[in-house]
Amino acid sequence: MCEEKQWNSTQLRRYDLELEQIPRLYYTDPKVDELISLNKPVVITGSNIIKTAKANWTPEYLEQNIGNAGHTVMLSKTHKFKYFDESKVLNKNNPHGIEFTPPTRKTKMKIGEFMRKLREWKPGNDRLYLQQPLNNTIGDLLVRDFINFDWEYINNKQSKHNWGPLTSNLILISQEGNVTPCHYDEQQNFFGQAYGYKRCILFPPSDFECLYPHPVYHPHDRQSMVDFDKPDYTRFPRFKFAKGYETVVEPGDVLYIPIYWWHHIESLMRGGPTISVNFWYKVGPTSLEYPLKDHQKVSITRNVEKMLLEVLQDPKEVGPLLRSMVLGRYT
Ligand SMILES: CC1(C)c2ccccc2-c2ccc(C[C@@H](CC(=O)O)C(=O)C(=O)O)cc21
Ligand SMILES: [Zn+2]
Repeated sequence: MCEEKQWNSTQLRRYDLELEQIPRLYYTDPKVDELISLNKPVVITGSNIIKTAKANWTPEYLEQNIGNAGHTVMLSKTHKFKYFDESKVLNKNNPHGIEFTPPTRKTKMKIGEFMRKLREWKPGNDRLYLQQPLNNTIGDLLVRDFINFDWEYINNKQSKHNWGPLTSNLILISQEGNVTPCHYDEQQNFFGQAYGYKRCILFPPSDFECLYPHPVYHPHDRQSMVDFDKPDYTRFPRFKFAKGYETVVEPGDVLYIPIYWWHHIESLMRGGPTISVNFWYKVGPTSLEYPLKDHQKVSITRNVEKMLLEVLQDPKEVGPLLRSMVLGRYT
């Protein structure tokens, strides 16, 4: 039967990007393993991976069952929640840190206060984004739901594709319209959508040259410098060649976000709050087989930048040295 779509394209933000669709495959389809083994994104549909979350996790249920410990809530003056690494910001005990104005603020909130602030939100108020690691502070019903995920399926994928250990599951409660700007993570990710709809735009690691990541020592390490809402084509001319893939995940879907793949994720505008739960896997040390994979090249550039910072000490000297090495010689 054809389910009527629960959203429409006016709820998606508009970007100057050419986007192909990420394949949506039934979880028993052998092509799922084919794509995962190629480190390519795929939406796994119809599975029981997060069936209990799809069935139970509404904002009201989480308000009742997420626990009373208080949670990390990011606050932002805009719809964008650009991650930054606090340890790389200049502060009294970090003389090599970077002068930096954080675009978001971290605070602690009880779930009741968070939900109230969502309900009472007005334009001009800070936007909110709650994140809660699945740990021993969450309520028993959530623990039961988590235990009843389809771990046989999940663990089978983890071992078949030689992923490392599961490092964490993050529960995310986002306000409608929030955007997590384009970045990559150094972990494999099963991104489960439990409630509401999220639009995901992904780019392969080979689009490195088109997405202009901040320097590794910058607090916005791993994040793209390009503002998708207003791209600066003078500073970032190759952004127009980025080739993205997109999908809108719905409750029960699990999107495989391959390690080092760029992803921009937005909660649909006027779609109400969204709830996601991700599964991050560290990968073991991979031997370098030739020809190198694209993500391995990204990892090499990271090592070069880290090594240069280590020997030069001052971040401001890394650019000039790289330029003197490359310009006129490798160009
Ligand atoms: C933006 C936010 C709340 C944040 C702020 C400060 C520190 C960490 C994080 C963090 C980490 C993961 C996500 C989930 C997801 C993006 C999305 O679903 O919005 C994603 O990128 C992934 O699963 O890899 C979201 C966030
Ligand atoms: Zn991410």
